[in-house]
Amino acid sequence: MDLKEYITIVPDWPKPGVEFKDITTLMDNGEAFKYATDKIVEYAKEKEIDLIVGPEARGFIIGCPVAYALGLGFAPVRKEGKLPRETVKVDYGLEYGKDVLTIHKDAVKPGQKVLIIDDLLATGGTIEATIKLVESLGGVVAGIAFLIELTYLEGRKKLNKYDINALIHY
Ligand SMILES: O=P(O)(O)OC[C@H]1O[C@H](OP(=O)(O)OP(=O)(O)O)[C@H](O)[C@@H]1O
Ligand SMILES: Nc1ncnc2[nH]cnc12
Repeated sequence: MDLKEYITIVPDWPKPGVEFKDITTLMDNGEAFKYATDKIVEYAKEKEIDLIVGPEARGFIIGCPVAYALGLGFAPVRKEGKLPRETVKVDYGLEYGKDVLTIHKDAVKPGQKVLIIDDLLATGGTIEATIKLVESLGGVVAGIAFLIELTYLEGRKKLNKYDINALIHY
C-alpha cells in the first residue's frame, strides 16, 4: 500500500511557506490506518521495548494503537499546564513556533526501554525535547517511529544518536 496517497498536502498552513501534511485523510481510512499501525508495530517488536511515549496530540493518535497492539503502556508528553501531577519540563522549537513540553515525573521508570512515536518529523524540535524528558527520568530511548519524515528539514541531524524509522518521506 502506498501510504503517501492518503496524506493531503495543504499549502501555506498554519503559516505562509509551510506545506502542511494532513494525516486525517489517512486516519479516516480504516485500511490505511491499520496498515500504518501494523508497520510501526513490526518495528516496535524488533526493539523489545517496555513503554511507548508520544507527544501531544498527533503522537497520541499514532502511538496509542501501537501500545494497544503490543499490550504496552503509553505515557503522554503534553504541552505545559495539561498534566495534573508533578512534571518535568523542557522548552522547544518546532517548524512553526515554540512551546514547552512536560511529562509526569513517574511516567518512565529508570532503565525502561522506550519507543517514542509521533506522526511527523519536521525540524526535530518536538522529538529532541521528548528525548530529553525521557532521559531525564532515566529512560533509555530504544527507537523513534514516525508516520512521516520531512527529510528537507533535516530533523534527523538532531537525532543522529538514535534509531529512527519513518513510513513516508518527503
Ligand atoms: O519536528 P518539529 O519541527 O518539532 O515538528 C513536528 C511536530 O509538530 C506537530 O505537532 P504540533 O506541535 O503542531 O502539535 P499537534 O500534534 O497538537 O497538532 C507534529 O505532530 C509533530 O509533533
Ligand atoms: N509541515 C508540517 N505538516 C504537518 N505537521 C507538521 N508539524 C510540523 N511541521 C509540519
